[in-house]
Amino acid sequence: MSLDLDGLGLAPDLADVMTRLAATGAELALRIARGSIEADLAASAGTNAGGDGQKALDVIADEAFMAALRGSAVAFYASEEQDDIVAMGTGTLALAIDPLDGSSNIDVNISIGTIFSIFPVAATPEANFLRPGHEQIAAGYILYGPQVMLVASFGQGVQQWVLDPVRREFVRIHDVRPLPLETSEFAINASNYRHWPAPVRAFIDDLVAGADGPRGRNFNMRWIASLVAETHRILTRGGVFLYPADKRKGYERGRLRLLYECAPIAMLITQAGGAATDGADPILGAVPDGLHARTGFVFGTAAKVARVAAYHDLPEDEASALFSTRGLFRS
Ligand SMILES: O=P(O)(O)OC[C@H]1O[C@](O)(COP(=O)(O)O)[C@@H](O)[C@@H]1O
Ligand SMILES: [Mg+2]
Ligand SMILES: [Mg+2]
Repeated sequence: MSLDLDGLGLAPDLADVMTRLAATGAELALRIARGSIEADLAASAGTNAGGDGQKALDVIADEAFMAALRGSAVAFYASEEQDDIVAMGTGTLALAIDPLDGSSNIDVNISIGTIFSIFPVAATPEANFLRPGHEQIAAGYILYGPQVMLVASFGQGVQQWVLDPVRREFVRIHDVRPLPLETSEFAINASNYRHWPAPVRAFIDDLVAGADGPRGRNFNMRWIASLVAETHRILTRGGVFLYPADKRKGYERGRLRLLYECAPIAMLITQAGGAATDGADPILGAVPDGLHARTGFVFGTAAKVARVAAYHDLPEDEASALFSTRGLFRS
């Protein structure tokens, strides 16, 4: 397996880590393609540190990336599937990873992915990861979809590669283009509507009201339930994604993880000219208070992300008033 990194000016340590990640992604893609023939990759396999059920592929992916990074410049490894930081040896880098994103889609043959975040090594194990996302030196994802893709940023735009399944090499294609300034597509799990805070309900109500509402035009909705696939769609054609904190037990601080889901996606989106917040404040300025800390997450076309933040600026009673006049989902 090879990965074309020519012209990116990466330090040899980082280039080696990227090549190992890509090679592991290519191997996993092969296993995923053979899922159900070889093994049931969606079989239940326990519970992770964050209390989420693990599937067989979650564990396989975690073990594969950890093994592939041994002997690399990655000195510390933090994973969704590991309770604690794993010390890997000496090196200049720390890597946080969601080895398998979109686990609920494994058994239905819908796109899934891997998300990674790379920092320069710090003085203590915790200091490698409990830091703001703007200190990342690289972030990216591997998308296991109809095409297997690697999408990454090293702080200068967003680069992307497609895995050629015949030659087994990641071929670099055009860089991600700046996100369009206008968008008509939004992504949110609307089944949680009744649990959302008033500003989110008011924002979505106005989109759903379409041409008949205050926005005066129609919007379209998508929800894949794979953050990687959702991000790839938004990087390709714009849009806005919301997974807000909500009133359900365990979701008071959102669903997605700041360290290995939101911070790397925020770096990619920001590098593509978009924006990412927890609803109000920039994700890249947030410091996780634990490896598995969750956060509300809103990202995509900058104007839309700013509009969500503006709804949060409304006094609670005003947003609620908007909601009661525009509560389209109420019978
Ligand atoms: O099932 P829900 O609540 O809509 O959540 C979907 C979200 O959960 C995730 O699957 C969480 O990631 P994991 O699969 O890595 O736990 C995201 O990919 C996705 O955006
Ligand atoms: Mg995930
Ligand atoms: Mg995961």
